[in-house]
Parts: sequence; C-alpha cells; structure tokens
Amino acid sequence: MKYYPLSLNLAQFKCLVVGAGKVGKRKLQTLIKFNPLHITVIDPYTVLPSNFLSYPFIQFKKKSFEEKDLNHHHIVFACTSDIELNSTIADLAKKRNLLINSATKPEQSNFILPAIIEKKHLTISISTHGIGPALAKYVKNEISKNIGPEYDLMAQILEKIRPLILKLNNSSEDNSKLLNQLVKTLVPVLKKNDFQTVAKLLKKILPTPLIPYVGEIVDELKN
Ligand SMILES: C[C@@]1(CC(=O)O)c2cc3[nH]c(cc4nc(cc5[nH]c(cc(n2)[C@H]1CCC(=O)O)[C@@](C)(CC(=O)O)[C@@H]5CCC(=O)O)C(CC(=O)O)=C4CCC(=O)O)c(CCC(=O)O)c3CC(=O)O
Ligand SMILES: NC(=O)C1=CN([C@@H]2O[C@H](COP(=O)(O)OP(=O)(O)OC[C@H]3O[C@@H](n4cnc5c(N)ncnc54)[C@H](O)[C@@H]3O)[C@@H](O)[C@H]2O)C=CC1
Repeated sequence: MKYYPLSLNLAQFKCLVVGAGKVGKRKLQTLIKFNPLHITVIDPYTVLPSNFLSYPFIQFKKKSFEEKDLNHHHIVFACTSDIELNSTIADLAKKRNLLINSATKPEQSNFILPAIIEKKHLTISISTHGIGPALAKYVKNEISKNIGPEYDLMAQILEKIRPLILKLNNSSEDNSKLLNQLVKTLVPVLKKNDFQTVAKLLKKILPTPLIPYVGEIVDELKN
C-alpha cells in the first residue's frame, strides 16, 4: 500500500479522538500543534489530563463511543484498546465519507500519520507507508540532527520577500529562477549565522525595487 502525503489546514476540520490512552494522547498532542477548529475526545474510563483541557478547542466527554458521536466531525481517530470497537468506528466513519485513522488496523484507515519534525516554518513528514513506525521515528531522529535554524530563517526571509516578488508581476519562470537562486545561495550562509553576507547577497540577487526592504528583513533575522 502506498499513501499519498498531503498537508491539511486543520482550522477547517472538527476532529474526534476516541480513546485517550497512550496513543490517543500522542495523536492529540500532534493535532494541538496544528490549530484544529475543534477536537472532541471520548473515553469512558480514562480522564484526559488537565494540560489538554486548558485548550479552549478541546472538549472531553467521559463516555463510551456511540455512532452519533461522529456527527459534525470530519476527521476521526479510533485509538481505543478495543480492537473490535476501532474496527466498528472505522466502518461507520467510512460510510459517512469521513477521514478515519485506526490505531490498530492501518488497512481500515483511509489515512495514516507520519512521524514529523516540526519547526516554526517547516514541517518534515516521514512515512514508511505503515510498514514500520519505529523506522519512521528513527529516520525522524536522524534527519533532525541535520535540521538547524537556517531553514526557519530562510522561511522567515521568504515570508517577507516572496509576496513582494510575486507582486512585481514577472513571469512564473523568472520568479521560480529567482526564488530557487535565493534559497540555494542564502541557506549555506544562514547556516553560518553570517547576516552581513546575507544582506550583501540579497542586495545582489533581488530586483532593484526590493532592495530597500533588505535592511529590515535582515534586522528581523537577528531577533
Ligand atoms: C499505520 C500507522 C497508523 C497510525 O497510527 O497513523 C501506525 C500503526 C501502528 N503503530 C504501531 C506501533 C508503534 N507506533 C509507534 C510510533 C508511531 N506510530 C506512528 C504512525 C503510525 N503507526 C502509522 C504508520 C506510520 C508509518 O507510515 O510509518 C507515528 C509515526 C506517528 C503518530 O502516531 O503520531 C509514531 C511515531 C512517533 C514519533 O515520531 O516519535 C511506535 C514507536 C514507539 O512507540 O516508540 C510503535 C512500536 C514499534 C512498532 O511497532 O514499530 C502498531 C502496532 C501496535 C501494537 O503492537 O499493538 C500499529 C498497528 C499496525 O501496524 O498494525
Ligand atoms: N498507531 C499507533 O501508533 C499505535 C497503535 N497501538 C494500538 O492502539 C491501541 C491503543 O493503544 P494504547 O493507547 O497504548 O492503549 P491504552 O490502553 O493506553 O489506551 C486505550 C484507551 O481506550 C479507552 N477505551 C476503551 N474502551 C473505550 C470505548 N468504548 N470508548 C472510548 N474509549 C475506550 C481506554 O479507556 C483507554 O484509555 C491498541 O490497539 C494498540 O495496539 C499501539 C501503539 C502504537
């Protein structure tokens, strides 16, 4: 089985997590980082720790799962210790065309979760297509060792400069060439924290109308 990776805007989705055990809490911890519209957590036996309850978008219901709990939700995580129940939840969710992740049986899910490296402006997802989550976790730790602050700094520059470049109304081809050149040239210099050279290179590479922005952009990197 091959899974297609995509990045969801969770601000538009209501999530349901059934089972607040070890796995349910891990899924919840990841969801929280990505600003979901709402999360309902259901568990009849385990109480959700108070650190989770302080989020205004999380609602905990100390009850057993019922089909009507699926109402108004878009993404469902079946994380109970009851394999049969996870399977039932998956079937019901699929009947309603919901996104469903079963912690026990990937083949019952229509999406699975990758291991992620989460930086301010960069997310790296690693999946083994369900073959070996421990391997996904290991690769994540290996890659993490090589991901320093330079990529976030580059993203910070792009956040400012890319909209301005696009506003110049040059061809897509020219924009692509310029932005690829910026990234390729600046990342190695950002890695050395050499902001003076970053400013010099920006002035050299950017189109003339954008040069006045360089000082402000580089100052913000230092903060
Ligand atoms: C298919 C998938 C469905 C899904 O959950 O989305 C799935 C399924 C299962 N996981 C199981 C076990 C473990 N899962 C982890 C860890 C993680 N599992 C995650 C994702 C996924 N797990 C999806 C595929 C991801 C991919 O494509 O690689 C991560 C990446 C993301 C996350 O969960 O947020 C997170 C990394 C956290 C991190 O980054 O640190 C560890 C490691 C550990 O705990 O140390 C173990 C023990 C070691 C092992 O078994 O490998 C079992 C057997 C349960 C049992 O034995 O009963 C099943 C069921 C089955 O495989 O049938
Ligand atoms: N996908 C993954 O990454 C992993 C999946 N698993 C699988 O995930 C499942 C859960 O594992 P853990 O979280 O470690 O178990 P756990 O025992 O820590 O948590 C299970 C939770 O399900 C709750 N539960 C039981 N019946 C329920 C019901 N009717 N309605 C709502 N909640 C109910 C329990 O109260 C408990 O809090 C297991 O089937 C396990 O094999 C385990 C490890 C990793």
